[in-house]
Amino acid sequence: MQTKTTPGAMLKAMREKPPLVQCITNYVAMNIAANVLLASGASPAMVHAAEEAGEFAAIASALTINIGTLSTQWIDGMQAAAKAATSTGKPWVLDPVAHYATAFRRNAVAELLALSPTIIRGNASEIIALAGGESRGQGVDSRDPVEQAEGSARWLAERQRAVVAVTGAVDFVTDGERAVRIEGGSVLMPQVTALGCSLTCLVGAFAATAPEDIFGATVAALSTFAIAGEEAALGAAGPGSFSWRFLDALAALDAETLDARVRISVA
Ligand SMILES: Nc1ncnc2c1ncn2[C@@H]1O[C@H](COP(=O)(O)OP(=O)(O)O)[C@@H](O)[C@H]1O
Ligand SMILES: Cc1ncsc1CCOP(=O)(O)O
Ligand SMILES: [Mg+2]
Repeated sequence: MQTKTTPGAMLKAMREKPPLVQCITNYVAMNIAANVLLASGASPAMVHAAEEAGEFAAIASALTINIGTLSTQWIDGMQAAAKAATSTGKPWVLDPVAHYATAFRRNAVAELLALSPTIIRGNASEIIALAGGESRGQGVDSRDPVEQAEGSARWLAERQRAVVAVTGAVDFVTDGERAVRIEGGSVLMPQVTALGCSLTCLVGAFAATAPEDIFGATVAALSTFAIAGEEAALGAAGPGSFSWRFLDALAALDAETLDARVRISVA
């Protein structure tokens, strides 16, 4: 069996056997997230209806759930899919977009957390609020530095027995015992809508590739974004050209370049 010990090795393994990833994501993110997965080498499927979400989760290799544009019908689909993923042994990722904003979102996220996500990926404001802290987030946008969310992430990871990824200028990943920081990316990334949502879907793709190493898979997905983001920013005039350059950079990124350039440090 091939060893998948580095982000580059995981990227290579994903491309050799593209995983089917069921993405229950929001209307804003659907197109860019699907393109991010295709450019990276995975197969996305945006399937959210309550009538089929559970059945689909049983055939997908991983599931991602994002509450960005929520409705009661969507919640039914999310819960059916999360239950099916868990019962068939598939990893699933929760992206709690702006869960602090309304009671409807808070309740939906509390119910999803009770279904034991394998990984939780959010921005700093979302992770601080998930741990019961005072977050300064505005709608879907973070207003808190990642460093401020590190303690919350460690607490949440232990409580949920999940890997928690906090993204921002320097990303942070923990499983409650281990923790790392990942440098890279670009200030243009939060200027392009739904890149965080797309990253959540990519975390699902890596988790499908390396279900035996969920922590490593999460780090690999964030590392891929960090290096592709840096590369895309080099020639970008602003968020518009960054957006298409980012897809090209993901597709062009190879395992060796990723491993040579990634900057991961133990936290
Ligand atoms: N200031 C920044 N500098 C570099 N990369 C960033 C910055 N802010 C966000 N990113 C990157 O953008 C991606 C999306 O993260 P983020 O903006 O935190 O998510 P969300 O869109 O959910 O708020 C991640 O890869 C993250 O590392
Ligand atoms: C703008 C917006 N509104 C509801 S979901 C969404 C997209 C949020 O994307 P991200 O969390 O990646 O910034
Ligand atoms: Mg987000």
